[in-house]
Amino acid sequence: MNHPNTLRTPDPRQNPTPKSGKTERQHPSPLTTAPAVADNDVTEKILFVTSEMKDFIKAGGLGDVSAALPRALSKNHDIRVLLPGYRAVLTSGAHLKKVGHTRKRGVLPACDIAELVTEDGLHILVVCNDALFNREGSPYVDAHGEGWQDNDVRFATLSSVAADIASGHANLAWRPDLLHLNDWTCALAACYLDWRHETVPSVLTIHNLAYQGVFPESAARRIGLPDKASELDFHGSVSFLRGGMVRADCLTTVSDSYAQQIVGPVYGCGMDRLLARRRNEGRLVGILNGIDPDWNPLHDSALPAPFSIGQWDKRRQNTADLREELGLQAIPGPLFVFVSRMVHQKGLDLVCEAAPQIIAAGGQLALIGRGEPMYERMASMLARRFPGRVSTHIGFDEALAHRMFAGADFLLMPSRYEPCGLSQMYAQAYGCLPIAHATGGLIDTIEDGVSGLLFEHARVCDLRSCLQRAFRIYAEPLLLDAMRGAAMLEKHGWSHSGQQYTSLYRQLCAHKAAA
Ligand SMILES: Nc1ncnc2c1ncn2[C@@H]1O[C@H](COP(=O)(O)OP(=O)(O)O[C@H]2O[C@H](CO)[C@@H](O)[C@H](O)[C@H]2O)[C@@H](O)[C@H]1O
Repeated sequence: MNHPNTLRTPDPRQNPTPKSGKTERQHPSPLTTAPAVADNDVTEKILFVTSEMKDFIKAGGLGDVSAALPRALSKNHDIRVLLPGYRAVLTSGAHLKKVGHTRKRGVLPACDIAELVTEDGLHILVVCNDALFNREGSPYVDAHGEGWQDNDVRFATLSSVAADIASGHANLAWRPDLLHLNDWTCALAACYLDWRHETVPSVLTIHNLAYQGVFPESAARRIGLPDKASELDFHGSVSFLRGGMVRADCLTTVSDSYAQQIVGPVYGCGMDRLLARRRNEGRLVGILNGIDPDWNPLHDSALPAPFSIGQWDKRRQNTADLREELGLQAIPGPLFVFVSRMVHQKGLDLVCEAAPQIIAAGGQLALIGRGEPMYERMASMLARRFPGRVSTHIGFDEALAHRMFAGADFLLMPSRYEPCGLSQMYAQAYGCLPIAHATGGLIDTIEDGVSGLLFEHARVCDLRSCLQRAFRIYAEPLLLDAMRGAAMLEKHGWSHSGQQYTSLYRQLCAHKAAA
Protein backbone atom coordinates (compact mmCIF):
# COMPACT_ATOMS: atom_id res chain seq x y z
CA MET A 1 0.00 0.00 0.00
CA ASN A 2 1.70 3.11 -1.08
CA HIS A 3 -0.12 5.67 1.00
CA PRO A 4 1.21 9.14 0.49
CA ASN A 5 0.29 12.09 2.63
CA THR A 6 1.13 9.81 5.47
CA LEU A 7 4.30 10.15 7.44
CA ARG A 8 6.82 7.36 7.76
CA THR A 9 7.01 5.93 11.25
CA PRO A 10 7.87 8.82 13.56
CA ASP A 11 10.52 8.18 16.16
CA PRO A 12 8.45 7.92 19.33
CA ARG A 13 11.41 8.97 21.49
CA GLN A 14 11.49 12.33 19.75
CA ASN A 15 7.74 12.65 19.59
CA PRO A 16 6.02 11.60 22.75
CA THR A 17 2.32 10.90 22.29
CA PRO A 18 0.61 14.28 22.35
CA LYS A 19 -1.87 15.08 25.05
CA SER A 20 -5.21 15.69 23.47
CA GLY A 21 -7.28 18.50 24.98
CA LYS A 22 -10.21 16.15 25.17
CA THR A 23 -10.45 13.12 27.37
CA GLU A 24 -10.81 9.95 25.40
CA ARG A 25 -14.07 8.14 25.64
CA GLN A 26 -14.12 5.82 28.61
CA HIS A 27 -16.35 2.83 28.41
CA PRO A 28 -16.26 -0.62 29.87
CA SER A 29 -14.95 -3.27 27.54
CA PRO A 30 -17.73 -5.19 25.81
CA LEU A 31 -15.25 -7.78 24.61
CA THR A 32 -15.61 -10.29 27.35
CA THR A 33 -17.89 -13.11 26.33
CA ALA A 34 -18.05 -14.47 22.82
CA PRO A 35 -21.53 -15.53 21.70
CA ALA A 36 -21.52 -18.81 19.79
CA VAL A 37 -21.41 -18.43 16.03
CA ALA A 38 -23.57 -20.81 14.04
CA ASP A 39 -22.75 -21.34 10.37
CA ASN A 40 -25.17 -19.75 7.92
CA ASP A 41 -26.85 -17.88 10.72
CA VAL A 42 -27.10 -14.55 8.85
CA THR A 43 -27.69 -11.76 11.28
CA GLU A 44 -25.89 -8.41 11.62
CA LYS A 45 -25.75 -6.01 8.71
CA ILE A 46 -22.16 -4.90 8.20
CA LEU A 47 -20.78 -2.08 6.08
CA PHE A 48 -17.16 -2.95 5.25
CA VAL A 49 -15.43 0.27 4.22
CA THR A 50 -12.20 0.14 2.24
CA SER A 51 -10.15 2.20 -0.20
CA GLU A 52 -9.07 -0.73 -2.38
CA MET A 53 -10.41 -4.10 -3.41
CA LYS A 54 -8.63 -6.61 -5.61
CA ASP A 55 -11.70 -7.16 -7.83
CA PHE A 56 -11.21 -3.63 -9.18
CA ILE A 57 -8.04 -1.99 -7.91
CA LYS A 58 -5.22 -3.16 -5.64
CA ALA A 59 -2.22 -1.29 -4.28
CA GLY A 60 -1.22 -3.76 -1.57
CA GLY A 61 -2.41 -6.37 0.88
CA LEU A 62 -5.51 -4.38 1.88
CA GLY A 63 -6.86 -5.01 -1.63
CA ASP A 64 -6.56 -8.77 -1.10
CA VAL A 65 -8.15 -8.71 2.34
CA SER A 66 -11.02 -6.47 1.18
CA ALA A 67 -11.86 -9.00 -1.52
CA ALA A 68 -11.55 -12.11 0.62
CA LEU A 69 -12.82 -11.18 4.10
CA PRO A 70 -16.27 -9.80 3.15
CA ARG A 71 -16.87 -12.93 1.08
CA ALA A 72 -15.88 -15.13 4.03
CA LEU A 73 -18.16 -13.13 6.32
CA SER A 74 -21.13 -13.18 3.98
CA LYS A 75 -22.31 -16.56 5.24
CA ASN A 76 -22.96 -15.03 8.66
CA HIS A 77 -23.73 -11.43 7.76
CA ASP A 78 -25.62 -9.26 5.35
CA ILE A 79 -22.39 -7.51 4.36
CA ARG A 80 -21.82 -4.73 1.84
CA VAL A 81 -18.49 -3.24 0.82
CA LEU A 82 -18.22 0.54 0.46
CA LEU A 83 -15.58 1.62 -2.06
CA PRO A 84 -14.77 4.94 -3.78
CA GLY A 85 -15.95 5.24 -7.38
CA TYR A 86 -12.50 5.12 -8.94
CA ARG A 87 -12.27 4.98 -12.74
CA ALA A 88 -11.28 1.30 -12.44
CA VAL A 89 -14.60 0.61 -10.71
CA LEU A 90 -16.73 2.73 -13.06
CA THR A 91 -15.20 1.13 -16.17
CA SER A 92 -15.08 -2.43 -14.84
CA GLY A 93 -18.06 -3.47 -16.94
CA ALA A 94 -20.16 -4.18 -13.85
CA HIS A 95 -23.70 -2.81 -13.93
CA LEU A 96 -23.91 0.18 -11.55
CA LYS A 97 -27.30 1.31 -10.34
CA LYS A 98 -27.86 4.52 -8.40
CA VAL A 99 -29.39 3.59 -5.05
CA GLY A 100 -28.74 6.56 -2.77
CA HIS A 101 -27.39 10.04 -2.30
CA THR A 102 -25.65 11.99 0.48
CA ARG A 103 -25.98 15.73 0.87
CA LYS A 104 -23.18 18.27 1.07
CA ARG A 105 -21.72 18.28 4.59
CA GLY A 106 -20.01 21.61 5.23
CA VAL A 107 -17.12 21.74 2.77
CA LEU A 108 -17.44 18.06 1.87
CA PRO A 109 -19.34 17.51 -1.37
CA ALA A 110 -22.57 15.65 -2.05
CA CYS A 111 -22.17 12.15 -3.48
CA ASP A 112 -24.29 9.61 -5.29
CA ILE A 113 -24.22 6.04 -4.11
CA ALA A 114 -24.37 3.31 -6.72
CA GLU A 115 -24.59 -0.40 -6.20
CA LEU A 116 -23.12 -3.28 -8.15
CA VAL A 117 -23.29 -6.98 -7.48
CA THR A 118 -20.28 -9.14 -8.28
CA GLU A 119 -20.69 -12.39 -10.20
CA ASP A 120 -20.54 -14.34 -6.95
CA GLY A 121 -23.24 -12.18 -5.35
CA LEU A 122 -21.28 -9.71 -3.18
CA HIS A 123 -22.95 -6.28 -2.93
CA ILE A 124 -20.65 -3.31 -3.44
CA LEU A 125 -21.75 0.24 -2.69
CA VAL A 126 -19.79 2.80 -4.69
CA VAL A 127 -19.26 6.42 -3.61
CA CYS A 128 -19.68 8.36 -6.84
CA ASN A 129 -18.10 11.78 -7.12
CA ASP A 130 -16.23 12.22 -10.38
CA ALA A 131 -14.17 15.21 -9.22
CA LEU A 132 -12.75 13.22 -6.31
CA PHE A 133 -12.44 9.68 -7.58
CA ASN A 134 -12.93 9.33 -11.34
CA ARG A 135 -9.32 9.71 -12.41
CA GLU A 136 -6.62 7.53 -13.92
CA GLY A 137 -4.09 5.78 -11.74
CA SER A 138 -3.62 4.54 -8.22
CA PRO A 139 -6.08 5.16 -5.38
CA TYR A 140 -3.45 7.16 -3.53
CA VAL A 141 -0.85 8.61 -5.88
CA ASP A 142 -0.64 10.46 -9.20
CA ALA A 143 1.41 9.44 -12.23
CA HIS A 144 4.58 10.82 -10.59
CA GLY A 145 4.07 8.76 -7.45
CA GLU A 146 3.08 11.83 -5.44
CA GLY A 147 0.06 11.70 -3.16
CA TRP A 148 -3.03 13.24 -4.74
CA GLN A 149 -3.18 16.83 -3.51
CA ASP A 150 -6.76 16.40 -2.34
CA ASN A 151 -6.34 13.10 -0.49
CA ASP A 152 -7.57 14.75 2.71
CA VAL A 153 -10.86 15.76 1.07
CA ARG A 154 -11.18 12.48 -0.86
CA PHE A 155 -10.87 10.26 2.19
CA ALA A 156 -12.75 12.54 4.57
CA THR A 157 -15.59 12.31 2.04
CA LEU A 158 -15.40 8.52 1.92
CA SER A 159 -15.53 8.48 5.74
CA SER A 160 -18.39 10.96 5.93
CA VAL A 161 -20.45 8.98 3.42
CA ALA A 162 -19.85 5.80 5.44
CA ALA A 163 -21.15 7.57 8.54
CA ASP A 164 -24.15 8.88 6.58
CA ILE A 165 -25.02 5.39 5.41
CA ALA A 166 -24.70 4.09 8.97
CA SER A 167 -26.97 6.77 10.34
CA GLY A 168 -29.63 6.48 7.64
CA HIS A 169 -28.80 9.76 5.89
CA ALA A 170 -28.01 8.33 2.47
CA ASN A 171 -31.51 7.64 1.15
CA LEU A 172 -30.67 3.96 1.02
CA ALA A 173 -33.14 1.17 1.64
CA TRP A 174 -30.38 -0.64 3.60
CA ARG A 175 -28.77 0.44 6.87
CA PRO A 176 -25.93 -1.36 8.65
CA ASP A 177 -25.80 -2.42 12.29
CA LEU A 178 -22.02 -1.90 12.40
CA LEU A 179 -19.24 -0.22 10.42
CA HIS A 180 -16.02 -2.14 9.77
CA LEU A 181 -13.39 0.45 8.82
CA ASN A 182 -9.99 -0.32 7.34
CA ASP A 183 -6.91 1.88 7.73
CA TRP A 184 -6.62 5.66 7.81
CA THR A 185 -8.51 6.20 4.56
CA CYS A 186 -11.86 5.64 6.24
CA ALA A 187 -10.91 5.91 9.93
CA LEU A 188 -12.60 9.32 10.22
CA ALA A 189 -15.99 7.63 9.88
CA ALA A 190 -15.76 6.69 13.57
CA CYS A 191 -15.27 10.38 14.41
CA TYR A 192 -18.16 11.55 12.22
CA LEU A 193 -20.44 9.08 13.99
CA ASP A 194 -19.32 10.39 17.35
CA TRP A 195 -19.55 14.08 16.42
CA ARG A 196 -23.03 13.51 14.98
CA HIS A 197 -24.11 11.66 18.17
CA GLU A 198 -24.85 8.46 16.30
CA THR A 199 -24.66 5.19 18.19
CA VAL A 200 -23.80 2.74 15.41
CA PRO A 201 -20.74 0.77 16.61
CA SER A 202 -17.53 0.75 14.61
CA VAL A 203 -14.51 -1.52 14.32
CA LEU A 204 -11.29 -0.10 12.89
CA THR A 205 -8.73 -2.56 11.50
CA ILE A 206 -5.15 -1.33 11.33
CA HIS A 207 -3.41 -3.06 8.43
CA ASN A 208 -0.23 -1.03 8.74
CA LEU A 209 0.34 1.46 11.56
CA ALA A 210 3.10 3.26 9.66
CA TYR A 211 0.53 4.76 7.31
CA GLN A 212 -1.47 7.14 9.43
CA GLY A 213 -3.07 9.66 7.05
CA VAL A 214 -1.17 12.62 8.51
CA PHE A 215 -1.86 15.98 6.85
CA PRO A 216 -0.73 19.53 7.58
CA GLU A 217 -2.82 21.57 10.00
CA SER A 218 -4.47 23.35 7.04
CA ALA A 219 -6.32 20.11 6.26
CA ALA A 220 -8.60 20.85 9.20
CA ARG A 221 -10.03 23.80 7.25
CA ARG A 222 -9.99 21.98 3.92
CA ILE A 223 -12.19 19.20 5.27
CA GLY A 224 -14.14 21.39 7.69
CA LEU A 225 -13.19 19.66 10.93
CA PRO A 226 -15.19 20.78 13.94
CA ASP A 227 -13.28 22.70 16.65
CA LYS A 228 -13.75 19.80 19.04
CA ALA A 229 -11.73 17.46 16.81
CA SER A 230 -8.67 17.36 19.07
CA GLU A 231 -8.44 13.58 18.84
CA LEU A 232 -6.94 14.04 15.37
CA ASP A 233 -4.08 16.14 16.68
CA PHE A 234 -0.69 14.57 16.12
CA HIS A 235 2.11 16.96 17.02
CA GLY A 236 0.22 19.83 15.39
CA SER A 237 -0.70 17.83 12.29
CA VAL A 238 -3.99 16.16 11.51
CA SER A 239 -3.94 12.36 11.75
CA PHE A 240 -6.97 10.56 10.35
CA LEU A 241 -5.84 7.27 11.85
CA ARG A 242 -5.44 8.74 15.31
CA GLY A 243 -9.00 10.06 15.20
CA GLY A 244 -10.31 6.61 14.32
CA MET A 245 -8.17 4.94 16.97
CA VAL A 246 -9.64 7.19 19.65
CA ARG A 247 -13.25 7.01 18.48
CA ALA A 248 -13.80 3.48 17.13
CA ASP A 249 -15.48 1.12 19.56
CA CYS A 250 -12.84 -1.51 18.93
CA LEU A 251 -9.50 -1.68 17.16
CA THR A 252 -8.21 -4.79 15.52
CA THR A 253 -4.96 -5.46 13.80
CA VAL A 254 -4.07 -8.28 11.50
CA SER A 255 -2.11 -10.63 13.78
CA ASP A 256 -1.80 -11.26 17.46
CA SER A 257 1.96 -10.69 17.53
CA TYR A 258 1.63 -7.30 15.82
CA ALA A 259 -1.13 -6.37 18.29
CA GLN A 260 1.37 -7.02 21.06
CA GLN A 261 4.20 -5.17 19.34
CA ILE A 262 2.38 -1.92 18.57
CA VAL A 263 1.70 -1.12 22.20
CA GLY A 264 5.46 -0.62 22.66
CA PRO A 265 7.71 2.22 21.46
CA VAL A 266 9.66 0.25 18.84
CA TYR A 267 6.67 -0.64 16.65
CA GLY A 268 4.11 1.84 17.98
CA CYS A 269 4.87 4.63 15.45
CA GLY A 270 4.28 7.26 18.14
CA MET A 271 0.83 5.83 18.91
CA ASP A 272 1.95 3.20 21.42
CA ARG A 273 0.57 4.86 24.53
CA LEU A 274 -2.84 5.40 22.98
CA LEU A 275 -2.82 1.81 21.75
CA ALA A 276 -1.72 0.47 25.13
CA ARG A 277 -4.62 2.32 26.71
CA ARG A 278 -7.04 0.83 24.21
CA ARG A 279 -5.63 -2.62 24.85
CA ASN A 280 -6.02 -2.18 28.60
CA GLU A 281 -9.67 -1.29 27.98
CA GLY A 282 -9.97 -4.60 26.10
CA ARG A 283 -10.47 -2.72 22.84
CA LEU A 284 -7.46 -3.79 20.82
CA VAL A 285 -7.29 -7.33 19.51
CA GLY A 286 -5.27 -9.17 16.88
CA ILE A 287 -7.18 -11.25 14.33
CA LEU A 288 -4.92 -13.03 11.85
CA ASN A 289 -5.54 -12.51 8.14
CA GLY A 290 -6.36 -15.49 6.00
CA ILE A 291 -5.88 -16.06 2.29
CA ASP A 292 -8.43 -16.58 -0.45
CA PRO A 293 -9.10 -20.28 -1.23
CA ASP A 294 -8.39 -19.44 -4.89
CA TRP A 295 -4.71 -19.67 -3.98
CA ASN A 296 -4.56 -23.35 -4.88
CA PRO A 297 -1.71 -24.63 -7.09
CA LEU A 298 -3.86 -27.48 -8.37
CA HIS A 299 -6.45 -25.16 -9.93
CA ASP A 300 -4.31 -22.19 -10.86
CA SER A 301 -4.61 -21.31 -14.54
CA ALA A 302 -1.51 -19.08 -14.33
CA LEU A 303 0.74 -22.13 -13.80
CA PRO A 304 2.26 -24.14 -16.63
CA ALA A 305 2.03 -27.32 -14.50
CA PRO A 306 -0.64 -27.30 -11.77
CA PHE A 307 0.28 -29.57 -8.86
CA SER A 308 -0.68 -30.69 -5.38
CA ILE A 309 1.28 -32.01 -2.38
CA GLY A 310 3.74 -34.72 -3.38
CA GLN A 311 3.66 -33.94 -7.10
CA TRP A 312 7.17 -32.55 -6.93
CA ASP A 313 8.04 -33.43 -10.52
CA LYS A 314 5.26 -31.17 -11.70
CA ARG A 315 6.45 -28.50 -9.32
CA ARG A 316 9.96 -28.80 -10.77
CA GLN A 317 8.43 -28.24 -14.20
CA ASN A 318 7.15 -24.87 -12.94
CA THR A 319 10.66 -24.07 -11.73
CA ALA A 320 12.19 -24.86 -15.11
CA ASP A 321 9.55 -22.82 -16.95
CA LEU A 322 9.95 -19.89 -14.56
CA ARG A 323 13.72 -19.85 -15.10
CA GLU A 324 13.15 -19.75 -18.83
CA GLU A 325 10.51 -17.01 -18.55
CA LEU A 326 12.82 -14.85 -16.44
CA GLY A 327 15.97 -15.48 -18.46
CA LEU A 328 17.69 -17.37 -15.63
CA GLN A 329 20.18 -20.15 -16.33
CA ALA A 330 19.11 -23.76 -15.88
CA ILE A 331 21.25 -24.61 -12.85
CA PRO A 332 20.84 -27.22 -10.11
CA GLY A 333 20.90 -24.72 -7.19
CA PRO A 334 17.94 -23.23 -5.31
CA LEU A 335 15.83 -20.37 -6.62
CA PHE A 336 15.00 -17.58 -4.15
CA VAL A 337 12.32 -14.98 -4.86
CA PHE A 338 11.25 -11.62 -3.45
CA VAL A 339 7.62 -10.62 -4.23
CA SER A 340 6.73 -7.36 -2.61
CA ARG A 341 6.21 -3.66 -2.64
CA MET A 342 9.71 -2.20 -2.77
CA VAL A 343 9.68 0.00 0.31
CA HIS A 344 11.75 0.38 3.48
CA GLN A 345 9.42 -1.92 5.45
CA LYS A 346 10.12 -4.94 3.28
CA GLY A 347 13.92 -5.11 3.73
CA LEU A 348 14.90 -5.24 0.05
CA ASP A 349 18.23 -3.64 0.97
CA LEU A 350 19.02 -6.68 3.13
CA VAL A 351 18.21 -8.99 0.21
CA CYS A 352 20.50 -7.01 -2.09
CA GLU A 353 23.31 -7.15 0.46
CA ALA A 354 22.94 -10.91 0.87
CA ALA A 355 22.51 -11.58 -2.86
CA PRO A 356 26.24 -12.13 -3.65
CA GLN A 357 26.27 -14.91 -1.03
CA ILE A 358 23.30 -16.59 -2.73
CA ILE A 359 25.05 -16.44 -6.09
CA ALA A 360 28.40 -17.60 -4.70
CA ALA A 361 26.72 -20.60 -3.09
CA GLY A 362 25.14 -21.63 -6.40
CA GLY A 363 21.69 -20.11 -6.03
CA GLN A 364 19.59 -17.70 -8.03
CA LEU A 365 17.34 -14.80 -7.19
CA ALA A 366 14.25 -13.37 -8.89
CA LEU A 367 12.63 -10.15 -7.72
CA ILE A 368 9.30 -8.58 -8.58
CA GLY A 369 7.85 -5.40 -7.18
CA ARG A 370 7.52 -1.70 -7.49
CA GLY A 371 7.70 1.13 -5.03
CA GLU A 372 10.24 3.73 -4.00
CA PRO A 373 12.64 4.64 -6.85
CA MET A 374 15.73 4.04 -4.67
CA TYR A 375 14.71 0.42 -4.05
CA GLU A 376 13.65 -0.15 -7.65
CA ARG A 377 17.11 1.03 -8.78
CA MET A 378 18.80 -1.23 -6.24
CA ALA A 379 16.91 -4.26 -7.55
CA SER A 380 17.57 -3.40 -11.20
CA MET A 381 21.30 -2.93 -10.57
CA LEU A 382 21.49 -6.37 -8.99
CA ALA A 383 20.09 -7.99 -12.13
CA ARG A 384 22.61 -6.11 -14.26
CA ARG A 385 25.44 -7.23 -11.99
CA PHE A 386 24.48 -10.93 -12.11
CA PRO A 387 22.98 -11.64 -15.56
CA GLY A 388 21.43 -15.09 -15.77
CA ARG A 389 21.59 -15.45 -11.99
CA VAL A 390 19.40 -12.55 -10.85
CA SER A 391 16.23 -11.37 -12.57
CA THR A 392 14.32 -8.21 -11.65
CA HIS A 393 10.86 -7.26 -12.82
CA ILE A 394 9.78 -3.76 -11.84
CA GLY A 395 6.00 -3.68 -12.06
CA PHE A 396 2.91 -5.37 -10.77
CA ASP A 397 2.07 -8.74 -12.31
CA GLU A 398 -0.26 -10.97 -10.35
CA ALA A 399 0.04 -13.99 -12.68
CA LEU A 400 3.85 -13.84 -12.61
CA ALA A 401 3.72 -13.65 -8.80
CA HIS A 402 1.71 -16.92 -8.83
CA ARG A 403 4.32 -18.57 -11.06
CA MET A 404 7.12 -17.33 -8.82
CA PHE A 405 5.52 -18.89 -5.73
CA ALA A 406 4.95 -22.12 -7.67
CA GLY A 407 8.45 -22.32 -9.10
CA ALA A 408 10.75 -20.90 -6.43
CA ASP A 409 12.25 -22.88 -3.59
CA PHE A 410 12.37 -20.05 -1.06
CA LEU A 411 10.62 -16.69 -0.58
CA LEU A 412 12.73 -13.96 1.05
CA MET A 413 10.76 -11.79 3.46
CA PRO A 414 13.16 -9.88 5.71
CA SER A 415 10.50 -7.28 6.58
CA ARG A 416 11.56 -4.84 9.28
CA TYR A 417 8.04 -5.14 10.61
CA GLU A 418 5.05 -7.00 9.21
CA PRO A 419 1.51 -6.57 10.54
CA CYS A 420 0.52 -9.90 9.04
CA GLY A 421 1.97 -10.46 5.58
CA LEU A 422 0.18 -12.38 2.86
CA SER A 423 3.03 -13.36 0.53
CA GLN A 424 4.43 -15.87 3.02
CA MET A 425 1.05 -17.61 3.18
CA TYR A 426 0.67 -17.63 -0.60
CA ALA A 427 4.20 -19.04 -0.87
CA GLN A 428 3.46 -21.78 1.66
CA ALA A 429 0.29 -22.76 -0.20
CA TYR A 430 2.48 -23.26 -3.29
CA GLY A 431 5.24 -25.20 -1.52
CA CYS A 432 7.73 -22.32 -1.52
CA LEU A 433 9.36 -21.96 1.89
CA PRO A 434 9.40 -18.46 3.39
CA ILE A 435 12.62 -17.18 4.96
CA ALA A 436 11.46 -14.36 7.18
CA HIS A 437 12.33 -12.00 9.99
CA ALA A 438 10.53 -13.16 13.15
CA THR A 439 8.21 -10.21 13.50
CA GLY A 440 4.47 -9.56 13.59
CA GLY A 441 2.32 -11.94 11.59
CA LEU A 442 5.38 -13.76 10.24
CA ILE A 443 5.83 -15.25 13.72
CA ASP A 444 2.18 -16.34 13.76
CA THR A 445 2.17 -18.00 10.34
CA ILE A 446 5.58 -19.65 9.98
CA GLU A 447 6.78 -22.55 12.08
CA ASP A 448 10.56 -22.29 12.10
CA GLY A 449 12.20 -25.37 10.59
CA VAL A 450 8.81 -26.85 9.64
CA SER A 451 6.88 -24.58 7.28
CA GLY A 452 9.63 -22.01 6.70
CA LEU A 453 12.63 -20.41 8.38
CA LEU A 454 12.72 -17.48 10.79
CA PHE A 455 15.61 -15.27 11.85
CA GLU A 456 15.66 -13.10 14.91
CA HIS A 457 16.77 -9.63 13.85
CA ALA A 458 16.25 -7.73 10.59
CA ARG A 459 20.02 -7.61 10.00
CA VAL A 460 21.99 -8.90 7.06
CA CYS A 461 24.13 -11.16 9.29
CA ASP A 462 20.97 -12.90 10.59
CA LEU A 463 19.64 -13.25 7.06
CA ARG A 464 22.96 -14.71 5.94
CA SER A 465 22.91 -17.41 8.64
CA CYS A 466 19.35 -18.24 7.70
CA LEU A 467 20.37 -18.54 4.05
CA GLN A 468 23.02 -21.07 5.08
CA ARG A 469 20.28 -23.12 6.76
CA ALA A 470 18.25 -22.88 3.55
CA PHE A 471 21.15 -24.20 1.46
CA ARG A 472 21.59 -27.11 3.90
CA ILE A 473 17.89 -27.96 3.65
CA TYR A 474 18.00 -27.72 -0.14
CA ALA A 475 20.88 -30.25 -0.13
CA GLU A 476 18.61 -32.82 1.57
CA PRO A 477 15.75 -33.50 -0.86
CA LEU A 478 13.74 -35.60 1.60
CA LEU A 479 13.80 -32.85 4.21
CA LEU A 480 13.05 -30.21 1.60
CA ASP A 481 10.02 -32.12 0.33
CA ALA A 482 8.79 -32.75 3.87
CA MET A 483 8.97 -29.05 4.62
CA ARG A 484 7.27 -28.18 1.34
CA GLY A 485 4.46 -30.58 2.28
CA ALA A 486 4.17 -29.11 5.78
CA ALA A 487 3.97 -25.60 4.34
CA MET A 488 1.26 -26.63 1.89
CA LEU A 489 -0.72 -28.19 4.72
CA GLU A 490 -0.77 -24.97 6.77
CA LYS A 491 -4.37 -23.88 7.18
CA HIS A 492 -4.51 -20.21 6.31
CA GLY A 493 -8.17 -19.92 5.34
CA TRP A 494 -10.54 -17.28 6.66
CA SER A 495 -12.89 -19.51 8.61
CA HIS A 496 -11.33 -19.13 12.07
CA SER A 497 -10.62 -15.40 11.64
CA GLY A 498 -14.07 -14.89 10.16
CA GLN A 499 -15.58 -16.41 13.30
CA GLN A 500 -13.53 -14.07 15.45
CA TYR A 501 -14.82 -11.04 13.50
CA THR A 502 -18.36 -12.37 13.80
CA SER A 503 -18.01 -12.77 17.57
CA LEU A 504 -16.62 -9.27 17.83
CA TYR A 505 -19.43 -7.76 15.73
CA ARG A 506 -22.02 -9.55 17.88
CA GLN A 507 -20.52 -8.38 21.14
CA LEU A 508 -20.33 -4.78 19.97
CA CYS A 509 -23.87 -4.78 18.60
CA ALA A 510 -25.22 -6.42 21.77
CA HIS A 511 -23.34 -3.93 23.91
CA LYS A 512 -24.66 -0.94 21.94
CA ALA A 513 -28.19 -2.32 22.01
CA ALA A 514 -27.98 -2.77 25.81
CA ALA A 515 -26.60 0.75 26.23
N1 LIG B 1 4.84 -6.41 -7.95
C1 LIG B 1 3.94 -7.27 -7.53
N2 LIG B 1 3.33 -8.09 -8.40
C2 LIG B 1 2.41 -8.94 -7.97
N3 LIG B 1 2.00 -9.08 -6.70
C3 LIG B 1 2.58 -8.30 -5.81
C4 LIG B 1 3.57 -7.36 -6.16
N4 LIG B 1 3.95 -6.69 -5.05
C5 LIG B 1 3.23 -7.20 -4.04
N5 LIG B 1 2.41 -8.17 -4.49
C6 LIG B 1 1.43 -8.90 -3.73
O1 LIG B 1 0.70 -7.89 -2.99
C7 LIG B 1 0.32 -8.38 -1.74
C8 LIG B 1 1.00 -7.61 -0.65
O2 LIG B 1 0.50 -8.04 0.54
P1 LIG B 1 1.32 -7.95 1.89
O3 LIG B 1 0.43 -8.39 2.97
O4 LIG B 1 2.56 -8.74 1.74
O5 LIG B 1 1.74 -6.46 1.98
P2 LIG B 1 1.25 -4.97 2.30
O6 LIG B 1 2.42 -4.45 3.01
O7 LIG B 1 0.85 -4.30 1.07
O8 LIG B 1 -0.02 -5.05 3.24
C9 LIG B 1 -0.35 -4.52 4.54
O9 LIG B 1 -1.68 -5.04 4.79
C10 LIG B 1 -1.73 -6.44 4.72
C11 LIG B 1 -3.19 -6.85 4.84
O10 LIG B 1 -3.67 -6.73 6.14
C12 LIG B 1 -0.85 -7.06 5.79
O11 LIG B 1 -0.84 -8.46 5.60
C13 LIG B 1 0.57 -6.52 5.68
O12 LIG B 1 1.37 -7.02 6.73
C14 LIG B 1 0.55 -5.02 5.67
O13 LIG B 1 1.87 -4.49 5.53
C15 LIG B 1 0.71 -9.81 -1.76
O14 LIG B 1 -0.35 -10.48 -2.32
C16 LIG B 1 1.92 -9.84 -2.70
O15 LIG B 1 2.16 -11.11 -3.18
